[in-house]
Amino acid sequence: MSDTPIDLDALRQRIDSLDNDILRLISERAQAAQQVAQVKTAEDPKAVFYRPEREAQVLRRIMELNPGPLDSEEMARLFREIMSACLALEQPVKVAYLGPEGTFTQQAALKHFGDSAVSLPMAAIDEVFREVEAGAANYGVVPVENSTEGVINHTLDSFVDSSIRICGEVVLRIHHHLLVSSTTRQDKVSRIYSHPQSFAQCRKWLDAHYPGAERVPVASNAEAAKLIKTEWHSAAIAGDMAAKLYDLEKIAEKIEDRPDNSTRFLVIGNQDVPLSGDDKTSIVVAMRNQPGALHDLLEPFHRHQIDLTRLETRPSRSGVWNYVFFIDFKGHRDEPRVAAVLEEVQQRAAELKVLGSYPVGVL
Ligand SMILES: C=C(O[C@@H]1C=C(C(=O)O)C=C[C@H]1O)C(=O)O
Repeated sequence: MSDTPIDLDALRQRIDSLDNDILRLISERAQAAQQVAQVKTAEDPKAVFYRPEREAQVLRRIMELNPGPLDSEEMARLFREIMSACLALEQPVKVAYLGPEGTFTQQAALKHFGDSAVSLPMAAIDEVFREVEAGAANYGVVPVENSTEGVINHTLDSFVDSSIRICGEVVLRIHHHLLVSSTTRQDKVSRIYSHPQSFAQCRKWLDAHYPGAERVPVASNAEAAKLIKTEWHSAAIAGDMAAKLYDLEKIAEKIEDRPDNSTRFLVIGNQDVPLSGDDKTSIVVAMRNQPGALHDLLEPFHRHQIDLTRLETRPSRSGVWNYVFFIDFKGHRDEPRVAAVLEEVQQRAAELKVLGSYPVGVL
């Protein structure tokens, strides 16, 4: 024990010296990223600096090389922030998301782009699409499916009439908490606010713990968090971001019924993303209304051994009893196997639109 202070001093000196190295290396990295930006601008004055496929490759490489003791996700998150800061030196990325502030969608946007991105809250999914289409935001983030509650139809429908492309995906573990404010009488909670999806995801927990409380659905979890600031008998179900933003206390944590509850978000933009080495493609297809149409559509995927990761059917807005299919599958449109399948599907379909090929979510 007696030599602990000496060891501690030595360790702190070692940490200081390592920090000097880290500082120098991060600065050198930032300079290199600035040079990349210069090269890109020289080639094309309107060049897009942000490269989703390159960022995915950087993060995957870091996770592969990570020697520990930090776990790979933690390490990738640190590098995510370094890249985000490097990119912001040149051109802070503007990201529109389904707001208000404090929603899970904002959390997903920051997880994907890092904290140096400028995030712009929008009131509705179509507004996110419009903002990106108009160029007011570089990218948008919208929820598309939840592991408990299924697909978010509004997002799928928005793609049908839009020229927007999918540039990426983000999967976020969704943890809900029961939140109260400093003025709430915790033993007198008679009303709970939340988004309908969150109520659905916490239904069993609520039935067991608050069977008598009125459940009031509102437009977002963040909205719920805001509302309870003025009501002494109300609580809200929302996530960490909303709790922090509105300075609320968690009286029960992780109250979602399924521990693996997660939501998948799409990153939308105006750019086609090149191959990253581990990619997905999303398409929307309208088939002629005839027997065997779905089989005809899926058969080429089976024959070329392409993994379907999702298939959704939505009624087409152009004709009664016609359907469109949203299909996600593994692979990039520039891979020959995928290109061949798309060619065949094109021949069999009444309409085919490739919504984008993009890196499989890394973080
Ligand atoms: C540096 C580049 O540009 C941006 C910054 C990156 C980085 O800091 O590693 C990676 C991809 C781009 O978003 C690049 O294209 O390599």
